[in-house]
Amino acid sequence: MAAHAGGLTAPGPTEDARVPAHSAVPAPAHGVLADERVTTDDGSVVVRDLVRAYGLGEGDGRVLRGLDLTIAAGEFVAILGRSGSGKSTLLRALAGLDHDVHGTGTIAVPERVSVVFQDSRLLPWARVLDNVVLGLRGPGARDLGTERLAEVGLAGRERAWPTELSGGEQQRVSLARSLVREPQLLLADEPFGALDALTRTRMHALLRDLCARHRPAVLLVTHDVDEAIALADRVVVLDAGRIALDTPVTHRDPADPGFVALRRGLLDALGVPPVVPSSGTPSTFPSTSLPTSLPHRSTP
Ligand SMILES: Nc1ncnc2c1ncn2[C@@H]1O[C@H](COP(=O)(O)OP(=O)(O)OP(=O)(O)O)[C@@H](O)[C@H]1O
Repeated sequence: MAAHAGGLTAPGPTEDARVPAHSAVPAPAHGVLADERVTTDDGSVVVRDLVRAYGLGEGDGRVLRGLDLTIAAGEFVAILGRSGSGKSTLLRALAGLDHDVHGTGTIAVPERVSVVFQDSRLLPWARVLDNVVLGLRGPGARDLGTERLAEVGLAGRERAWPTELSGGEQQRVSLARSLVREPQLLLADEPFGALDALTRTRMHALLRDLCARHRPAVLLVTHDVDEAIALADRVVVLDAGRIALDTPVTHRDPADPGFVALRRGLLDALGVPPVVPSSGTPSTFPSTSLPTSLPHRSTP
């Protein structure tokens, strides 16, 4: 069934009736999902009143607490948030890969969805091109795969084994594999998190180019404020399963005062205080990645 963004309504029952209460009983391996999942026919993403709860956890175990999010067709949205704020849980819900969690909500995504993870998840026994076209049928599949490999800068590496590639090259293959299906929605969970800074910067440029060419809607989960600003049209900050900030990226030039204000606003939403150098003047440029040692915010 196809649904337009505007035509969706939140499900009826109250939150308390929908999610099992926290208890001392260990969570089942499989959660109970009572989502309404529909397909958008305009390439957009609509999430309404999304609740996710693992059986055990802080408080009532809820990780997402009635989250609403809309991503327009072709829009690039980055999700920032402290460790444990629910970013990957949201991404898995959109991908339909969250069978170990309880939850409810309305999820509308386009028909063709691709997912890219931090590790490239290539099959080590399959050559690069075979990895890219895995599961794809049709006479043109291999040509299309070769074309996508060239697009990510790996022309001539079709017959290489994944182990013969660097980490950055493996992520390029992973991007080629996701794009060969011509996704209307690309879900990326810290895809560059394991790469060195220089490779990451190159991958940013590549992803920007690929998205400009193929125009999928993108949801990028990242810990890196500067990565979010460099790539996204919009940045959403999650805090304790709710949206703490949803802001358009209006400035990408670090020399622009608007950039500094945007960056500071994101860091504030993440609870990262300004760094006070020895001169005593707070710096507007603390480290770009979120320190993973920051405590979780208390659950409201
Ligand atoms: N399979 C699971 N079973 C039980 N709890 C889980 C499971 N997956 C995630 N959680 C818990 O849910 C919370 C949110 O996890 P999630 O992975 O969505 O956070 P995140 O914001 O992506 O974190 P990070 O930035 O560290 O990757 C965490 O407290 C985590 O421990």
